[in-house]
Amino acid sequence: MTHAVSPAREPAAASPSATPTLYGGSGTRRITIRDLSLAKERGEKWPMLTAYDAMTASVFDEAGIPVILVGDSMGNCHLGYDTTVPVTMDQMTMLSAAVVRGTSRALVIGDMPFGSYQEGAVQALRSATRLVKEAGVGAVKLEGGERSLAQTELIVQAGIPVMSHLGLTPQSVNAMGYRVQGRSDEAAHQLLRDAKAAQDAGAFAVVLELVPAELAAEVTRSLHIPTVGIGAGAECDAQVLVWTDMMGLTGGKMPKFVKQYANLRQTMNDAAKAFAEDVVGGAFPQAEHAFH
Ligand SMILES: Nc1nc(=O)c2c([nH]1)NC[C@@H]1CN(c3ccc(C(=O)N[C@@H](CCC(=O)O)C(=O)O)cc3)CN21
Ligand SMILES: CC(C)C(=O)C(=O)O
Repeated sequence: MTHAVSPAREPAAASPSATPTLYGGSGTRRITIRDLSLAKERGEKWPMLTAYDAMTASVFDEAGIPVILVGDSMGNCHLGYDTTVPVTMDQMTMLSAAVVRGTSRALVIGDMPFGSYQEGAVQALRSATRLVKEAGVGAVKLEGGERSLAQTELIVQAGIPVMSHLGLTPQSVNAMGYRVQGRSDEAAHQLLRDAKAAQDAGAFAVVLELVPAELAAEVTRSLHIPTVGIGAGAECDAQVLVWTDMMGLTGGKMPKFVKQYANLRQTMNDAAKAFAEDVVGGAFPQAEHAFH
């Protein structure tokens, strides 16, 4: 093994003043769930993005995004399906492996696709184990609090970190649609019970999707593990967006919670047309692009 960092720098890295921050820190080793836990203690917020391929993941890793989710939103955003429901373990394993290969610092979380854990704890552990062994992910995510309690417990006991996903759970789209969750008193209490159940089962973090901001804030205050919001207001410990949405690549009407940071769809359309016009008009290739 070769060490890029000289031994003289190691004591400094261990001193309190050099506490690594999740975003903007200088560390180069992989982020761990312990780093996320310490960030909550410090009150430090962190960003998470999805990725479905090695190149995109390497861009986010280089930009310092500490946590990358290989979401089953790959169904919509990478594979052309209408929902996340058709996504398979083979697809999830292949694209998670690509994201792991494209990164060196980010914690990579592999989503458990619909049908890969609903049968019970043993099936869930088998699926999670496959994502760890074949793709090399550092953690997995699954939907449901109380209803996925046995699955979460067994996977965590096996030594695989679990992120729980509550509120709008897209794998249940056929039962619940894409509506804001937890609006009634009863639903709000259920969400709090689900969050506590996930924490008690050993989950290291909880995604809160499409939940009223006040309720997400209450969940965030009542848990010692971090909450990751998407359409859940500003009080969550972390925020996640689907990368093709926030980069303006997805196209179509965006959910209200999306902020667009780029317009890749326009950029790529312009570039494709410029290339086409050059080819049709004979402006590409020039001599410098050819071999003689
Ligand atoms: N491209 C993409 N982005 C996502 O965020 C995403 C996916 N795909 N696929 C899986 C789920 C599905 N998601 C969705 C899909 C639609 C809405 C939506 O239309 N929401 C309405 C709110 C409706 C209400 O008020 O109850 C909105 O206007 O935001 C929200 C989340 C989030 N996830
Ligand atoms: C939106 C995030 C949380 C997700 O579950 C996904 O990308 O599949």
